[in-house]
Amino acid sequence: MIRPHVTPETPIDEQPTIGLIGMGAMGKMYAEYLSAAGWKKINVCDLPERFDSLKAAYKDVTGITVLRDGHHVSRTSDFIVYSVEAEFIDRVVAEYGPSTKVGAIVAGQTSVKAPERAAFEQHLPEDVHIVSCHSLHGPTVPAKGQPLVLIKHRAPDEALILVENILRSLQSRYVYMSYEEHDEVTANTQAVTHAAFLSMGTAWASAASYPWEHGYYVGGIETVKVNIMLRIFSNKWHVYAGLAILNPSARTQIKQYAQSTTDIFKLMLAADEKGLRKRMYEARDAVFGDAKSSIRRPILLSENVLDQFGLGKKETHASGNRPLANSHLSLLAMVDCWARLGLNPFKHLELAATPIFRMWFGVAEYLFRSEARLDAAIQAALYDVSHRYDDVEFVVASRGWSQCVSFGSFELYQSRFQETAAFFESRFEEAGRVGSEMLKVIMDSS
Ligand SMILES: NC(=O)C1=CN([C@@H]2O[C@H](COP(=O)(O)OP(=O)(O)OC[C@H]3O[C@@H](n4cnc5c(N)ncnc54)[C@H](OP(=O)(O)O)[C@@H]3O)[C@@H](O)[C@H]2O)C=CC1
Ligand SMILES: O=C(O)C(=O)Cc1ccc(O)cc1
Repeated sequence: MIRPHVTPETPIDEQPTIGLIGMGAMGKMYAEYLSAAGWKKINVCDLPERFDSLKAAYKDVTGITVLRDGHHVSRTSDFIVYSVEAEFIDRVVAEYGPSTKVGAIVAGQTSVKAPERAAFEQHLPEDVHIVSCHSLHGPTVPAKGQPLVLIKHRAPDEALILVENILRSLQSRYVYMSYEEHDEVTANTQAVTHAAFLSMGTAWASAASYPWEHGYYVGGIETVKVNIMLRIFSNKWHVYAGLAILNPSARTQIKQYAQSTTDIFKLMLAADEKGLRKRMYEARDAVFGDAKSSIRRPILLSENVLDQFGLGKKETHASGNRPLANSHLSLLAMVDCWARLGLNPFKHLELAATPIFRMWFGVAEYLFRSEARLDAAIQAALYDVSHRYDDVEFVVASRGWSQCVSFGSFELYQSRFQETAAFFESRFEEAGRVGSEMLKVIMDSS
C-alpha cells in the first residue's frame, strides 16, 4: 500500500525507502538534496566495483546507505530512480528491474525517455508503478526553481503524490508531461541548442583558435557563446550523445539546424543581400512576431552585464567603443531553424526550459528584436569577410554533428566530442565558475 502523505519529519519507520541506482553526477546530486532535506532511508549503489569507494565517501552522511548493486537497492526500496547512461538503460533495467519490490514506484533520470519507457515496460514486473522524472538542469546548477518533469506513466494518483512529496526536497518546479511530450519538447529545446554550441566548439578547435583570445568572441553576447560552449564540453559526452541520438525527433531538428546554417552561408557567399534580409526578417517574424504584444520582459536587456563574465580582454572597433562586427551565423541559423520547423520557443520557455536554452533564447531574442543589431549582423555576414574563415568552419562543424547524430554512432560522437573537449580542457574549471555566476545573474534578473 502506498502512503503518499509523508515528509522528512515523518517517523523513520513510516518513511519510504528511497533507492538510487547510478551514483554519477545526477545520482549524487539527488542523494545530497534528499539527505540534506532529512530523508532518513536512502539506499544507493553504482557499479559493484565502486562499492568500497562509495561506502567510504558516504560513511559520515546521515540517511545514506551504500549497497553493493542494483538488486539490493531494488529489493529494499519503495521509490527507485535509475540515473544511468541512456545508452545503457535497457541493459541496467533488464538486470535489476525484475528484483523491484512489489508495489514500488520506479523512475528514470535519463534525458531521453523513449528507451527508458521501452526498458521499463519490458523488464519491470507488472506489480510495480512507473512515475518517471527528469531534472531539466545540470548537476552544478542549484535545483531550486528549475523545471523538474514528472511523468505518471503507469501508476495510481497516490504514487504521483508520493513522488512529489519526496522530490519536494529539490525545491524545483514540477512540470507534468507524458513520455512522448517529454521527448518532443527536449528535442526542440535541448538537442538543437546543444547542436549550436557543439558546432561552435568544434569550429574553434578546428581553426585551432581559442575564442577568448580573439577579438570577435569577447564581451557581450559572445561571452554567452564561449561560456556555454565550455560548459557543455566539460560535461559528460554521453549525456549529449544520448539525448541527440536516441531521441528520434532530435535528428530532424539538428538536421534542420545544419541546413539553415548552410543556406545562410550560401546567401553570404553570393552577397545576396535581398535574399538574406528576406529570409532573416521572415524567420524573425515567425518566431518573435507575437513578442511585441507580450508583456514578458526580454531575458537579456543589455549586453554590458555580460562583459564581467568574459575569459578574455574585450577589444573594440578601431573607430570607437563598438564591439567588432560579427555575422552571428550560429544565431541567424538558430532562429531560421526554429522558424522552418514551425517551433514556438516561447511556449517551451514558459514550460520546460533548461538554463542553457533560456540563455540561448535570450541571446537570440536580443539580436533579432533590435532591427539595428540584426541589420549589423546581416551587413557583417554579407560584406565583412574577416570572419568567413570561422564561418566556414562553423558550417562544416554543424554538418558534421548532424551527420554524426543521424548515423547514430555513439563511438563517433564520443570521438568528436572528446577531441574538441581536449582542446578546451585547460579552461573548464574557470569557465564552470564564471559560467555559473553568469547563468545566475541572468536567471535572477529575468
Ligand atoms: N549531467 C547532466 O547534466 C544531466 C544528466 N541527466 C541524465 O541522467 C543520467 C545520468 O547522468 P550523469 O549522472 O550525468 O552521468 P554519470 O556518467 O555521471 O553517471 C552515471 C552513473 O551510472 C553508473 N552506472 C552504469 N551502469 C550501472 C549499473 N549497472 N549499476 C549501477 N550504476 C551504473 C555509471 O558508471 P560508469 O560511468 O562506469 O558507466 C555512472 O557512475 C543520464 O541518463 C543523463 O542523460 C539528466 C539531467 C542532467
Ligand atoms: O541545460 C542543458 O541543456 C544542459 O546541457 C544540462 C543538461 C543536460 C542534460 C539534461 O537532461 C538536462 C540538462
